[in-house]
This record gives sequence, C-alpha cells and structure tokens, in this order.
Amino acid sequence: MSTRIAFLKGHGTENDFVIVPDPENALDLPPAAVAALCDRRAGLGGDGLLHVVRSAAHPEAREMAAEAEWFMDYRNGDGSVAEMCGNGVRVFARYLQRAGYAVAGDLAVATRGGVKRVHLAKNGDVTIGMGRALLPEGDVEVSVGERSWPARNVNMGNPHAVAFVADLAHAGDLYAPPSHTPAGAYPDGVNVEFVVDRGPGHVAMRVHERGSGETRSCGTGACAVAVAAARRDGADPAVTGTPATYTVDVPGGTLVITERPDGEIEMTGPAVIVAEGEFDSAWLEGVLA
Ligand SMILES: N[C@@H](CCC[C@H](N)C(=O)O)C(=O)O
Repeated sequence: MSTRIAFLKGHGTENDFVIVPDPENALDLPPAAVAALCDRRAGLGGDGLLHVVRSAAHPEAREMAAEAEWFMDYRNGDGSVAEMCGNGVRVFARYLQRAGYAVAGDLAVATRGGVKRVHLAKNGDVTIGMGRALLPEGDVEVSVGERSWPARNVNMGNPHAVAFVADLAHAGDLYAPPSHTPAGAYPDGVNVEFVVDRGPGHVAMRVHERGSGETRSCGTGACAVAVAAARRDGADPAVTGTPATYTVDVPGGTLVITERPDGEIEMTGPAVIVAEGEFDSAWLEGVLA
C-alpha cells in the first residue's frame, strides 16, 4: 500500500537539500533512494538530503542524545554518507525552528562530526560552531583538464583540498571530480575548492563537492578556504593571537567565517525553507524495484 511521505526543500546560500523528517527513524533510505530523491529531473532535486531523526532513535547518534535531541543524518546527492555538512546544519536548524522543535536562540545539533552549537538569529542568519580544522601534512596538486594547481589539505570533519587560482573560470567544468596527485591522497574522495582574492579578508570560491558535483555553496568548504587563506596571509590566529575573519563569496551568496586563536571556527549565513510537500512511497518503491 502506498503512503504519503512528508518532505521539505531548503537551501543555505543555494546549497540545496531535500529534508525528510523522520523523528523515530522509521524510513528505509538506502543510497539509491537518496539519489532518486535528489535527482533534479526525475526526483525532488537537491545537492544532498537531510534526514531529520531524533538522536535517541539513530544508532550513530544515540551517545549524543543527552546533548542534542536531533541528529542530522546527512547524505550527498549520490546517496553517499558524509561526515559533516555546514550549510546542511544551518538549514536543518531552520527546519527545527519551523517545525516548532526549536526557537530562535541557541540549540545543539548532532552530526557525524560531533555535536554542533547553532545560533538562530532573528534576522534570518544562522551561526554554527564548526569546531577546529585539521591541516594534514602532505599537500597535493589538483587538476582540471590541462591546468594544475598546488592545493592545501584542510579537514573540517570532511576532507578538502583548497587551491588558490588566478581566475575562477580556469577551474572549468567542475561537475566531474578534479583529479589529484598523489593519486592515493584521498582514499574516500575529497571536496575541492578553487579560490580567488577579492580584497583584504575577502575571497571568492567555486567548489566540486564529493558526491554532489559542482554546487553553489559549501559551508565546510568555505571554512577550509578561510583557514587556508589565513595561513597564506600570515594571519593564523594561533600565531597572531587575533581572530581571523574572511568573507567568502560563493556562487549562491556569501558566508562569513571567523577562526579564533583557540582554533574554533564560526560560520554565519542564511538558511531558508522554500517548500513543503509529500511524495508517494509507491513512486520511490518503483524507482528502486
Ligand atoms: N555541502 C556541504 C558539504 C557536504 C558534504 C560533502 N559533499 C562531502 O562529501 O564531504 C557543506 O555545506 O559543508
């Protein structure tokens, strides 16, 4: 028998998500189902999917339940699982507010990258405590077509390679993953950011997201870019003792990233819910059959 399954659609700086509320973790969402829902022609369409589950009801989140009632079970558009999604957390928090599970102010969200502290401001912005970046040794080179650039490894819970380029157009078509050397540098894949300067403390980026292709924004990617830019600019907060703030323009808007001397990173940007509806479980079963 077919049933109606509720969903919403939202975005943060145009990094867009299908949101599936499932408080008791009753739905089966294998990778093929997620990919079908995120398909922009035959499905609902999104860079990724936010499966909204009570932490206590999800085996990966139970131990965070005392700190954060809700778990963001994030999936990329191809159905793969990722450790963290910065824009996703903002949109997730906006959904909790809309559904009456949270009010403006502070809340905690459980993710595979740990519990994230979120502030829902009255002006529509959402700020997230993104934690600290890791800067693994062993820089790489990334290539698109005939062009190659050195890139810096930055881990924001998920892996990023950040390349400073002369012109964002040089990155060409970013739907397919850029190649990298050494070839084994990222056994689980990598998100790749291409960055240009716009002024002091101000950069612009494009991104290829692992599991989604080129997207119009990536929150963890913008943080990785700010961290790499601060090291390049001699503004590493751990060295200067002063917070470093970068405005990061993405194709879908602007994010503001601040890294404090203790390494903690905060990201601020908008988060919007744009639609709410239902899909037919029979459609999804048909796609999966
Ligand atoms: N869009 C996200 C990142 C989503 C996960 C990423 N594609 C990965 O596989 O690591 C963000 O806003 O951070």
